[in-house]
Amino acid sequence: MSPAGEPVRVQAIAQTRNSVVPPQYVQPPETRPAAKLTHHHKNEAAELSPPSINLAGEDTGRLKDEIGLACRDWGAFSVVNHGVPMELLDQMRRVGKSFFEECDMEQKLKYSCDPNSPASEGYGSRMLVADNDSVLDWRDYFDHHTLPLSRRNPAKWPHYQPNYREVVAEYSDQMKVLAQRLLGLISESLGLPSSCIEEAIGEFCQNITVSYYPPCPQPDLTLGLQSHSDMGAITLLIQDNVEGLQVFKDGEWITVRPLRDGILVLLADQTEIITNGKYRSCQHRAITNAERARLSVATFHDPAKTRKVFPAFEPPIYHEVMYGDYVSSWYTKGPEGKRNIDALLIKY
Ligand SMILES: O=C(O)CCC(=O)C(=O)O
Ligand SMILES: [Fe+2]
Repeated sequence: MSPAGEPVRVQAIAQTRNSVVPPQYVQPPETRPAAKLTHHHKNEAAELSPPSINLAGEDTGRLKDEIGLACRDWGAFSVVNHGVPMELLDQMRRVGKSFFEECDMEQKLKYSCDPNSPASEGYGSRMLVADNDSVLDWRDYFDHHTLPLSRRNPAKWPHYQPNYREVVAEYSDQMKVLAQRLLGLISESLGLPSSCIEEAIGEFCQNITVSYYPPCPQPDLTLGLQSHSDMGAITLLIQDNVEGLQVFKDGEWITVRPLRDGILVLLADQTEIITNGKYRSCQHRAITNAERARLSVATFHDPAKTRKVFPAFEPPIYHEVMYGDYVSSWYTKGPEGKRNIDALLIKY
């Protein structure tokens, strides 16, 4: 912490051009990007990426089959022809990047989040509250509270770019529509009524996090974002053209190829609970590189804090959980891969 109580921004560290990262950012050997995990042949995995699914096709039977397979195998897939204008995806990336790259630190700090309260809105660097992070992520972010509309206050979003607030609001609305459609298809792919998962979640609580990963002098020792699965129901993610997102599949970390017109869908923990583990949430992380900054925009769709979530199938393999309790324990213990959802498994 600096004297003002502000955590140090990763971008400010990167700008010092030191050739070593501060010790708090050094991962233990077992979580470093190149840590050997299994005996698979490396090249096998390099060819793989979560499937890309065309949402415009006429054949809804085929669409549901493809989605079902992707959810079962990966807990993740990309969608194309999703109905969101490519220009809006580009604008969202552009305004997000301009905040980090065109504003000076003083301008950015005017929008600082509260470092003592998890997931507070604004500009931040730490996912967990101070003292709780064992190793720090090589990432700065801006978190926007976007839905329901009662949580949306564009005055809390940067005003330096003339259309920033309009772009985020429009992007939020379009992501909600897409998330609803996808949850419908995902429900149907399991033989459930189309509204099943959405009704189990209730009204969406949506947050949009723009993550900015400055170039890192020691990418082999650091992570942009530690291994985790998202807590809510479904995450829709876009990235710029710099690789860095990895998903964990069959004991391997697999890099997700960036697609300019694609939107990556990540199943999150509440969907795993509702589907009773038929579909598992996607474990993922971000790695860094020494040359180029990287940007991603993740749109999270979560239940309200007071919502009770439980499996839609018998016998349940997860305990019912009040979503707010799930979030608190996630922030208290840290993600460490999927340990939080594993803790809900019923031991028969
Ligand atoms: O930067 C990325 O691609 C991943 C971001 C992410 O996983 C998150 O914000 O939860
Ligand atoms: Fe995530």
